[in-house]
Amino acid sequence: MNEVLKKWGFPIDRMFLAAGPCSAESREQLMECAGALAGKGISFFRAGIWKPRTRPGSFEGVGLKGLAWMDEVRAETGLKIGTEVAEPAHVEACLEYGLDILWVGARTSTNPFSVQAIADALRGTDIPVLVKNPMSADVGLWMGAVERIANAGITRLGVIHRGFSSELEMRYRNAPGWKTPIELKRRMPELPIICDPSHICGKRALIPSIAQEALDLLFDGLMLEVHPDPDHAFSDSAQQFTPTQFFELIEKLNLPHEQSDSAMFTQRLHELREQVDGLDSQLLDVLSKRMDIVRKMGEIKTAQNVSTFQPGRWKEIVEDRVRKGAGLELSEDFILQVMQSIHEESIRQQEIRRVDDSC
Ligand SMILES: C=C(O[C@@H]1C=C(C(=O)O)C=C[C@H]1O)C(=O)O
Repeated sequence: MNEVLKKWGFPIDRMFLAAGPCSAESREQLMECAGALAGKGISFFRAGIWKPRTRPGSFEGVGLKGLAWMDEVRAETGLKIGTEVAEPAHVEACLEYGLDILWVGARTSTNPFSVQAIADALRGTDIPVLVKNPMSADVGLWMGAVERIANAGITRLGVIHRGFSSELEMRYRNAPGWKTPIELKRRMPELPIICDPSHICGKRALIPSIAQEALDLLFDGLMLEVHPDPDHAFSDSAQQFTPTQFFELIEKLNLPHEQSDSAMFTQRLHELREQVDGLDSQLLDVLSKRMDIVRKMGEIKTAQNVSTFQPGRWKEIVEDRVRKGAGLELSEDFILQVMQSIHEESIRQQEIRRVDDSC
């Protein structure tokens, strides 16, 4: 668990935990949900007040009156309260009601102008802010949003991973794309990072394994949508848990340690890592030799004015490597990704010196 996050002044039981309905719908709905969550180690109670929707016509949130209900929730239950802000007016309203924490949604963090406007509205306050990843897996854009908020003087700053928009038909509502939050963690190791499995999954049944995977990847906590009556929720009904289901899940989740004291484990891990280091050196050697050959092909292609890309050969390679990979317990997805990366670099290597860069 991130040491910085522990000092934010929020309740933390086993992990940093945000829970509550997707949307504030009525005073009663919020009270019922918060009543079921209060006193059980929740870091803050979440509810959407303004809902950015993909298409017009769906429920867009209750607006300002929802903030008054949230304020009542806090007074009645002692829970800290947080919501999503998408524009300066939202920030101002939330500051007026003294919300305990805010987050910037994925659609907003995609647009630097919007993030900057929010950052300007936050200037001079010390409210904690969480920045959701932008819609696409763009680590630079995500960092930029964090930096804009940090430059406004916000010190209690973290991020939420909620998956990435994808055109492809897939199991998840938003692709988990773990490599992007992992890369963010490498570039900004101190930054608290929590995962929002509800939005990644879109369906209740998929949430437990994604929540566990997030903890196994050392996320500092989770944000989960909880509704007293999910089937009748105004938004995102398929991904919300009842409070009972939510607590059952939290109980079930395992929190791994980053390290172990066991000398035997440490020794064995060390030996295995040495083997990996050796194999990675071989991989790099092989890749370097492959690129040498590819560059030679580039030269003879240029001399004959033959195209760099050879669709027939590429198709043959993909089919062959996927088939060979299957016999080596390497998944089709993995082989495709590896071969696509290699192919892209081969093309780039062959394109060098193909045009006169001086023009
Ligand atoms: C290396 C070549 O150029 C390109 C790169 C390929 C590769 O990296 O294996 C395959 C086909 C071409 O699209 C080639 O023509 O063989």
